[in-house]
Amino acid sequence: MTASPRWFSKTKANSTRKRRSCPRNIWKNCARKPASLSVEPQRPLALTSGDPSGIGPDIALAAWASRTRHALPPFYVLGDVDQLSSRARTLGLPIELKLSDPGSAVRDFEATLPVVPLRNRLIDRAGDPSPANAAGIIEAIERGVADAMSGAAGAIVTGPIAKKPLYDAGFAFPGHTEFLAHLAGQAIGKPVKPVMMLAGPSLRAVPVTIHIPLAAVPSALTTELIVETGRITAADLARRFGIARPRIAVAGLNPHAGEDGAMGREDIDIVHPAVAALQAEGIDARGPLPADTLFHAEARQAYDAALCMYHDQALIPAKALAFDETVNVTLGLPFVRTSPDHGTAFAVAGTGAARANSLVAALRLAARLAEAEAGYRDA
Ligand SMILES: NC(=O)C1=CN([C@@H]2O[C@H](COP(=O)(O)OP(=O)(O)OC[C@H]3O[C@@H](n4cnc5c(N)ncnc54)[C@H](O)[C@@H]3O)[C@@H](O)[C@H]2O)C=CC1
Ligand SMILES: NCC(=O)COP(=O)(O)O
Repeated sequence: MTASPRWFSKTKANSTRKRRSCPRNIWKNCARKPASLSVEPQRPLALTSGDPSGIGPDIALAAWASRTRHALPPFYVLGDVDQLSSRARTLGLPIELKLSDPGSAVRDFEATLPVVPLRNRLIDRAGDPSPANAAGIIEAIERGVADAMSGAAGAIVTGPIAKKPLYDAGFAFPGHTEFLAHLAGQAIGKPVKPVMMLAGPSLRAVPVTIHIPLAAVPSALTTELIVETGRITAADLARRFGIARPRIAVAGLNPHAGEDGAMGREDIDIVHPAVAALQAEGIDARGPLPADTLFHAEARQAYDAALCMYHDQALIPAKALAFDETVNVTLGLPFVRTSPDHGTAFAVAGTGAARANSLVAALRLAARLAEAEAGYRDA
């Protein structure tokens, strides 16, 4: 990667001190406001517009319009300028778009929304996904990763994609998380294990198994997978979130964490040995803990991240607690990736009802994590 420009640069002493001053459990309070827009030079964030039939374009436009109010770090959209202009007209947003490139985006960002064009076109059909857009949606993700890997972008922030239209077009990955790991692995020449984390104001939740049917969870769950996920979570919480010794709560799979084997043996045979292995590595892990009592306010004070055994065990509490403020972060990658926690919301695309809060949080968190990452690289 290229050396970090000044905005992301930190001396080790300086970044360590700031990390230690963060409260353990609430990243919102820990997030320093991104530097003011007048601080130059900076690396922009690469934002993919996601499925153009969804709300990705709406929230990208709305986020840019709120850039000063939210002190947003500069970003450019990897998308189609005609599609974005069309959506801006539909929404009645008088936003000037500018064809740009990552090197000019910071300068362009102040007065215009920089758009780095794709080779593939995207058509504007709000609420009506088209397989014709699949190539452009995938290209945007690939280009964002290439920019993050080359250092042209400080991080990648992805707009929501609907999985099914991409599967229909031959996309072979369950979601961004797995595709980003594949691209990262290609770039660095070795496999990359991605870990999904939903990070909100009062909860960080990590699903150990991700986009698989519920019926497949018990057989996919292994001690090794839980240990690897816990290890990556602890490492990234320390390196990027500034939590020197993260506390990891490990949820059980079964009701009451199996009730001593009476409600399933997985917690005894698989989860418990994983917790012991993490502890043996010096990681502050506890569990298996009954999942039904893991997410109330007092329980959340006792850990920095909850390791959950399947998608909905993690994402239901995260979205129930703070749907508009939670951010999807991929841990374990050689670059920073964040995303809003919500999906394409086709029903509200182009209507003006889409809220950009989660994208705003994703942009701010990406800048903060990239800054922490650069601090480590520069040290
Ligand atoms: N990061 C990503 O790319 C994600 C993609 N998805 C995909 O999105 C598609 C739709 O998924 P759903 O389960 O329907 O979830 P969804 O998050 O798109 O929508 C759930 C409900 O919340 C509303 N909603 C969501 N975000 C909103 C916002 N910013 N402002 C106002 N209302 C909002 C929607 O209108 C809908 O009523 C699926 O194909 C799924 O695969 C889902 C989650 C994340
Ligand atoms: N439910 C979360 C989700 O679908 C987002 O997944 P990803 O596309 O970020 O892997």
